[in-house]
Amino acid sequence: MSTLHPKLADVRDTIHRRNPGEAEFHQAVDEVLLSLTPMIERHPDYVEDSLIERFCEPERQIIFRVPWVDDNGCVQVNRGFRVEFNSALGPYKGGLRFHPSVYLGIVKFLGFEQILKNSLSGMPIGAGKGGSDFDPKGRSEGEIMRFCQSFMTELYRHLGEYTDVPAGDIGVGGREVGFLFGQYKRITNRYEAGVLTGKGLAWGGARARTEATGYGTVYFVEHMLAEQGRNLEGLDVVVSGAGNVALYAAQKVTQLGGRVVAMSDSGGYLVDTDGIDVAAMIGLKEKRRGRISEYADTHGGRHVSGGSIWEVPCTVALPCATQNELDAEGAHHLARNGCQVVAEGANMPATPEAVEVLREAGVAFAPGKAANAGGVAVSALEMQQNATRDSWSFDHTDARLREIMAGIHRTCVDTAEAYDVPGDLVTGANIGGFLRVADAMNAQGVI
Ligand SMILES: NC(=O)C1=CN([C@@H]2O[C@H](COP(=O)(O)OP(=O)(O)OC[C@H]3O[C@@H](n4cnc5c(N)ncnc54)[C@H](O)[C@@H]3O)[C@@H](O)[C@H]2O)C=CC1
Ligand SMILES: O=C(O)CCC(=O)C(=O)O
Repeated sequence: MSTLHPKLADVRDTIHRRNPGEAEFHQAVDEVLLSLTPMIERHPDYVEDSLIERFCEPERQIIFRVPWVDDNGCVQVNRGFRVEFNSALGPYKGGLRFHPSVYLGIVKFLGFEQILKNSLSGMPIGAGKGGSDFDPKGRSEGEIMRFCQSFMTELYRHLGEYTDVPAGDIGVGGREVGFLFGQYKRITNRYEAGVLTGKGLAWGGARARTEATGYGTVYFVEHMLAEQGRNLEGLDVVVSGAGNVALYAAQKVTQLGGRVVAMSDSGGYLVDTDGIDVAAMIGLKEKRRGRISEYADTHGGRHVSGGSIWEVPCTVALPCATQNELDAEGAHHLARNGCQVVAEGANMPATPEAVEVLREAGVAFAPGKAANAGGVAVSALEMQQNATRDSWSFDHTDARLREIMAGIHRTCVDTAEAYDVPGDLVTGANIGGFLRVADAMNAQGVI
């Protein structure tokens, strides 16, 4: 593994000093700077004009109050965020997360990863991310609607189809995007469909957007397996999480002949070595918003409260829940049990220590900014359809998604080879994503 280039070490120290207490943002930046080292050694011009400092500094950070009235008539106050990180390639683009853990450091790590991801997708989109420390768990539909309306009452002034285009993330799905879009429309008196993505199909949404992140991750895995001369047929797969990304990753795995042997939510994990019935799981989680533990009561398998899903033997592991959910111990379990491929469906779910354990054990590893880019890529296709007032078929959009994921995989593999680290998809993704943004920033002057 390379050591950090001295100029990049200076940048890292400045970022840590300027952004105290933002552990996740530091983690994301440290990983990228380390990966850029071989490129800076070959092209020192990329550290001129403080390009890397500018790359790591958001263009704009918006923090706002979100007051709303709960079902008991009490006023609640949450904090809202939107970090507009980089617009070199297009309007700021990236999701909104509603989860009690959200603070500036989380939004910045997500926005920073989004720059490289959106660049790798090849689409004309910049990068942003936002959210709130609002906890939707246990809240009524009315409370969620009032929260979304209040959130948009401040955020709307920063958005626009040519400015900033949010979408969903943890705790924000089709229902919340609907409430947000409705409020934007009321305030602006404009049917600006391209201002949000992940919309319902009847009102400007794109077919396959719901499935895109999970499907895209599995398409990426197909390419990783093809490099090893095989496919998913008959393989055991562990998928952590049971939200949008996890459910549709699991669906695609089963469609391609793999067996999903474990899934999880924040209450624990479910193991079924005969293969989880993914259609039933989608019904439970998406339609009934139930807990994963309820699946065992009706469909079999064993539910384990707490514990580590990474102890379940598998050949392929897809962490699809949240950041830092796969630590070194989990990675050791995976490697010891014969896991050969890990691809991140979530954003930064593997800790740096876990990635190192997998690397040393020879497990192929794909970072989220490459493997989960299918979601934002199809969001860009949704914007394209909105701009032309068109609506494509599922198959057409899915075919575009497949092509995009193949392109991202190729960029990562080729870039890793070009920088003498064949098979290192982390370096390939970071350098491959960085170059397109850096060249655009350079062409646009000191921005
Ligand atoms: N929805 C999308 O299109 C995209 C999502 N992602 C990432 O994928 C991951 C999952 O997002 P979604 O599926 O959209 O969210 P979601 O809200 O639909 O599902 C999140 C899942 O993770 C679990 N989870 C959340 N926090 C947890 C915690 N602290 N501990 C254990 N489990 C936890 C939840 O129980 C749920 O099963 C996130 O990292 C997100 O940033 C990445 C690219 C696109
Ligand atoms: O579709 C989008 O714009 C959001 C995707 C996202 O937030 C992500 O890629 O992490």
